[in-house]
Amino acid sequence: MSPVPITPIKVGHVDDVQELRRSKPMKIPTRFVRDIDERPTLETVALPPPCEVPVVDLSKLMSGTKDVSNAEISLLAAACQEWGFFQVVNHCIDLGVFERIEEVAKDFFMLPLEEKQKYPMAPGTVQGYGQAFVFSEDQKLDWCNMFALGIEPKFIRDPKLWPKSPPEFSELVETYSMEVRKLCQSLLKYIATGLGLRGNMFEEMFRVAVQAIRMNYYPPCARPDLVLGLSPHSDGSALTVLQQDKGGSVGLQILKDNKWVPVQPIPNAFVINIGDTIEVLTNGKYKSVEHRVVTHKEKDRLSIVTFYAPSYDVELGPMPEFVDKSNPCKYRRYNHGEYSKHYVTNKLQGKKTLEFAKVQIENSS
Ligand SMILES: O=C(O)CCC(=O)C(=O)O
Ligand SMILES: [Fe+2]
Repeated sequence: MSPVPITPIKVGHVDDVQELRRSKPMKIPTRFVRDIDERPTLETVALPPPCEVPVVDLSKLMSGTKDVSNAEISLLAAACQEWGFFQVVNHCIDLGVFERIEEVAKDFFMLPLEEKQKYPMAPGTVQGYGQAFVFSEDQKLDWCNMFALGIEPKFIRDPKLWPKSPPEFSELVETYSMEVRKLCQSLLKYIATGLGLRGNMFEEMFRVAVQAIRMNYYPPCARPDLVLGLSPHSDGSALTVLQQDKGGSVGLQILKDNKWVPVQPIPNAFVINIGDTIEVLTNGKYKSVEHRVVTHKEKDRLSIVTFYAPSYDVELGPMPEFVDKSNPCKYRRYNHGEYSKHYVTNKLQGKKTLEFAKVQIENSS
């Protein structure tokens, strides 16, 4: 979510999805209609068990009893390696804050369009209200309205984009983000331990971590079989923390063994996923898994997503602990700020963005 210097780009007219829904067009506008091979399958896929994203209990990770915390660290490590996704329960975040951020985010999206447009996301940028990752006139659009803000470090903030309405919005984002930052730091400590690294390895390496928040609102869609709420992608972060709204549709799907698997919301839990940074640092031992969002005929959906990543000036590459003869180095070294800029200036397209860092592995035989 780096503030990116923008050369003018032509994105054409990008409909506001809530307004579009309100106007009830006879047909879904073609810019939202996916090519046949991209259209979602909406029936639930039957996978052999275990077919649910693993659940990690933070209170067990933090337990003073060594056996309990070690067992949970092993579970977390397996979740990261086999799924790249897990849900966290008993996460210590004040439930009042957890519930209020959801209400206030919904209140924001329900404001009149003119009010939301006071905080416009300029084409090619990723902060404010609008649709991110649109770079051309012929690109398919997602059935989603977004509102995003840079949070930390302070220099990435654009104060003009912090809403005055609803009145408690900005203060709540601040409180919520502080709590989620602590959660990220804590999870990274246990992830490092599970990898056999020093607990504070990632925190030290990341320096003043970059944090951003994005709220995604997916209105119901008359033809969920034709559109996507959010295009398939992996996250450019180290870790992503996602809150799904109570009562919203089951929309998030992750690509597991080449099948799209829905993530069933658990009340008061966060969904966590490994981002591209951890994939690179672990030389692919933990993968940033591709995910997407599908829409629903009657139900809307809200997600509140925090991206936690290294400082822009950090240089990244596979850590020596994960590189050997049988695991040759899969990624080059690069500056994270450059990767971040690359990520936000390209459309979401599966794991294509990470090709930026991939090295061709020579067949040594
Ligand atoms: O809305 C969701 O569940 C997914 C959002 C997401 O993947 C993202 O914002 O990167
Ligand atoms: Fe994502």
